[in-house]
This record gives sequence, structure tokens and C-alpha cells, in this order.
Amino acid sequence: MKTAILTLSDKGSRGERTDASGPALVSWLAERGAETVRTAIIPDEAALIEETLRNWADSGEFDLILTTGGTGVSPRDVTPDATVKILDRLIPGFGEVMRMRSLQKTPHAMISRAVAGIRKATLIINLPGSPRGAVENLEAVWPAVPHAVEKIQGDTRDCAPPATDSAK
Ligand SMILES: Nc1nc2c(c(=O)[nH]1)N[C@H]1C(S)=C(S)[C@@H](COP(=O)(O)OP(=O)(O)OC[C@H]3O[C@@H](n4cnc5c(N)ncnc54)[C@H](O)[C@@H]3O)O[C@H]1N2
Ligand SMILES: O=P(O)(O)OP(=O)(O)O
Repeated sequence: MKTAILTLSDKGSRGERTDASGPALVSWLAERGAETVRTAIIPDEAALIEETLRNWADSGEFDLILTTGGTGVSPRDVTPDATVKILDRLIPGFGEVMRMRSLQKTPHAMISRAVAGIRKATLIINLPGSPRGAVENLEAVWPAVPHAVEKIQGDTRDCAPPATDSAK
């Protein structure tokens, strides 16, 4: 799975904080055989986020784009708002599962407004900004990601093949 990771952070983009979340996601993905082919860090600017996500998805180079940061409720947190603007279709289940699973770790999970969806043939998923939050949220949705990518890219095989006699 070819993946791109976009870190949204004002401090990080100014060099005032080392980006730990992007590298944490790269390592986590590598352990599961998913290759990160592009990373970038940009400030929490809606127009820039939209432009980057649009360009990356439309390039056709990536199966999956992960964003980290800016999903919360601070005045500068605009990642979900920018993401929704460039998506063709939302997948609400990803956000629902991320918040449900993360609530077992911290009540602050309900603050994340992360969304996920599809643009062209690319799956885009928002993750929170802290390294721990980013990895925990990716872990929550990962079991469905490979199947979602296959379906987005046009796999027409039945999800539920007819039951065999022994399974009837
Ligand atoms: N499963 C979890 N879900 C959530 C967690 C969590 O720890 N586990 N955290 C919750 C919290 S708290 C919030 S608030 C919301 C929304 O988070 P945001 O997406 O708005 O995160 P930011 O404000 O961008 O960052 C929060 C915090 O994390 C540190 N940070 C951010 N970016 C970086 C970076 N690139 N490298 C290193 N550290 C970073 C920094 O201390 C920020 O202040 O999500 C909940 N969900
Ligand atoms: O990374 P920043 O600078 O966008 O700030 P925050 O502490 O809100 O993540």
C-alpha cells in the first residue's frame, strides 16, 4: 500500500517542534508492510491543506493519505474542515470507530473531529496530532483499510461469497 503522510502543525512547519507524529506513523506502517512514499509538514492553513490533499490524491501515486494534527477545536484546527471540502465521498465509520476506540484510552478522544473519505481512487484519513493519538487512531481503523482500498480501486469481487455447504 503506497502511503503519503501529511503533518499539520504550525510549530512543526516553523521548525519550533520536531515532528514526532509523522515518523511514528511511518514506523508503524513499515512494521505492517505499508510503504510511505511521501511525507510533508505544513502549517494549519485550510487553503494549503486543501491544495496539498487535492494534488496528492489527483496524482494517482498514493493508495492512502494520512493526515496528522489539527483535528481538534482550537481556533487553528482546520484539518477536517479542509478535508471535507476536497473529498468526493465521506466514510463516516472511520471517524466513529476512531472516537469509540480512543474513548477507552482518554475522554479527550471525543474532541477530535477527524473525518475520512475518498477522493478519486485515494483513501484519506485524518488522525489526531500527538504521536500517541495518531498511532492509536490508525490502529483502530487499520483492520478495514486494505479492504477499503481494494473496493475504492474497483475490486468487484463479492465481499461475502456464497456460503459453502458446511457453513450453511
Ligand atoms: N487515541 C487517542 N485519541 C486522541 C488523543 C489521544 O491521546 N489518543 N488525544 C486527544 C486530544 S488531547 C485532542 S485535543 C484531540 C484533537 O487533537 P488534534 O488533532 O487537534 O491535535 P493537535 O492539537 O494538532 O496536537 C495535540 C498535541 O500533540 C502534540 N503534537 C501535535 N503535533 C505533533 C507533532 N507533529 N509531533 C509531535 N507532537 C505533536 C503537541 O503537544 C500538541 O499540543 O484528539 C484526541 N484524540
Ligand atoms: O502543532 P501546532 O503548532 O499546530 O500546535 P498544537 O499544539 O495545537 O498542535
